[in-house]
Amino acid sequence: MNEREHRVPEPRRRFEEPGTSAEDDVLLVADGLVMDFPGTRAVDGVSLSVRRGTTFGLVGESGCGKSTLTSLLLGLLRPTAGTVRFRGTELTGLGGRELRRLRAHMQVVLQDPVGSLNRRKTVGQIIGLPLAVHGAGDATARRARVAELLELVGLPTSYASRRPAELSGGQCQRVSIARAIALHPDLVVLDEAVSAIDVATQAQILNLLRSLQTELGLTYLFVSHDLAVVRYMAPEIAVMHRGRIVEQAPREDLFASPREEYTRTLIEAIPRVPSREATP
Ligand SMILES: Nc1ncnc2c1ncn2[C@@H]1O[C@H](COP(=O)(O)OP(=O)(O)OP(=O)(O)O)[C@@H](O)[C@H]1O
Repeated sequence: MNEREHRVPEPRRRFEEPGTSAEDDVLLVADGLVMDFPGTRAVDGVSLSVRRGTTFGLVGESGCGKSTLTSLLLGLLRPTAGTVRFRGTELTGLGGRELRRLRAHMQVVLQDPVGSLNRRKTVGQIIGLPLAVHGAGDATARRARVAELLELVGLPTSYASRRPAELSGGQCQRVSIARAIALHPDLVVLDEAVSAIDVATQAQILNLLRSLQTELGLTYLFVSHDLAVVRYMAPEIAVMHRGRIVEQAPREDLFASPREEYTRTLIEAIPRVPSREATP
């Protein structure tokens, strides 16, 4: 590997320089995405765009095609039709090495907080792995970065020597988040990231994600079946049903005047208990 391949992605620009166009503002664009599996069209003509520094919410029931769409957007699946552009580069057609390099700028936090961490490794090794893979400094510099990341996600630095089994679900999810932001990604895909966590801890993790976004200028694609959680996180929400985006609107408009019957059903399904999380 040459030196360029070891390069750690630069931290993203926190603010757009004057004169940058609206196009520069768009980080991720999907156009006419289709994904067929034998006997099923899992994604059926999805187009969307995600602006830098914002949270784009994607909501839909289990089986509607969210995970397939997420895999397409991350370049993990090749679409049957359609394109994905990330940072201005079209993913389809990229070679393995180019795709891996681009993917360092897009990270994922998955649903299962404990299962998505290697139980045999320490927290320090888990968070340090992307740094080691991308040659981010020597061992001492990487240890310092791990400590910094632990602090960023609200865990004591001493947790670097613990293993996932010694942590709660919420703490494991903080470790997953620290690992995801280690390389200063532009985009973090949060795929049902709080769905397996108890409600009280969910609120803490959501608030952590929001403050990290402000601090680090991150862009989130927030995917969940839970519209209340998506409402808390995302100013722009797309509703997915049977492989299609049936409605997309700013959060306030979606709740005030949903156009689709399906969206109304999702809104009506939100429990009517007064909840702090439901107020942005
Ligand atoms: N590898 C595959 N082979 C065949 N069918 C698949 C495959 N992956 C997904 N599907 C089908 O595509 C449809 C969408 O699945 P997908 O997992 O994307 O939905 P989802 O909204 O993410 O649901 P969940 O939250 O339950 O994962 C489903 O009908 C599923 O059975």
